[in-house]
Amino acid sequence: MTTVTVSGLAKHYGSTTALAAVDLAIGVGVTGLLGPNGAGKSTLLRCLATALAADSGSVRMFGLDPAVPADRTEIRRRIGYLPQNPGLYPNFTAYDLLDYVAVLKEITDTRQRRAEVRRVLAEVELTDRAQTRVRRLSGGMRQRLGLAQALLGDPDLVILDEPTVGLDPEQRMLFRALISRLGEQRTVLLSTHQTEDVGALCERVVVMNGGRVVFEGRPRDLAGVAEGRVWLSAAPPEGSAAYWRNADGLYRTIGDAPAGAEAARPGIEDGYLMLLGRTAVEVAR
Ligand SMILES: Nc1ncnc2c1ncn2[C@@H]1O[C@H](COP(=O)(O)OP(=O)(O)OP(=O)(O)O)[C@@H](O)[C@H]1O
Repeated sequence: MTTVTVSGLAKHYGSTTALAAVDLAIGVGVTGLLGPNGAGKSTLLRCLATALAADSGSVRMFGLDPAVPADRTEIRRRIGYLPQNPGLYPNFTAYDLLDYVAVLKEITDTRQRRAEVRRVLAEVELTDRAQTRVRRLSGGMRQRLGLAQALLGDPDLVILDEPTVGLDPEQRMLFRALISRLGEQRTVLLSTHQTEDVGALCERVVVMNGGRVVFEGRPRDLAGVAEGRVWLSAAPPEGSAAYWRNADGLYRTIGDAPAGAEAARPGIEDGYLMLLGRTAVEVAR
């Protein structure tokens, strides 16, 4: 079932085009948004979180239109949003911060609010830090607190802007487990620079570049973009800039086959790099 439909969405900041006519349909499950710096990911997520109005185009969420004030209020009741820089008040304790956000989310019954704050603290494994002030939490713990506030009120759509940034491997595992659980029944849209996150978590992947969607499909189809274009060779390939030496001491090249190279199975990252390379060439033409 489609939760979010985006049609011809455009957003400019002065002469910068952040979104250039984005079309997208997102349904229940976890969708990953990949793209280089400045691709427009945060701008798109902010538009969907109703934190930013686009210049043109339309969005429908749960069949509602965020441009209509009454619909916007209803949408806000049904979404959770973790911005890129959540700006958590440093002097609040983790508990008080969540309690405050829960009030903003209209959970007015005190007992219900207490239970909900405790629930999300437990979800992100911060129960034992409930009374710690935000400024005393580690970066990863703050990120978990940011996720916790997005989960308050059990939203139908969870929008996460780079949720795994700055997490150690253990915390990343915790996030992955949590996000994949969420995605069983809800729509989760997350941006990331980690292609491993996409492979591990996402049923769908959207790649953006230059304010446009340049790929939409399954992670394995993104890997497939580089099918027959990834090579391993014992010697550095001549004339190719796109190679690196892997842990086995072999040279991995993306593009044309170097002399004496063997074909390698492409991964998501290979497909992503191919796609951006190809797009860059198309844009340059
Ligand atoms: N508030 C703003 N004022 C002016 N320009 C902006 C603003 N926000 C974003 N931009 C510009 O819009 C473009 C898209 O930025 P956006 O933050 O959406 O990209 P992104 O894909 O999220 O990048 P990153 O991966 O670096 O977070 C960039 O060129 C950026 O410099």
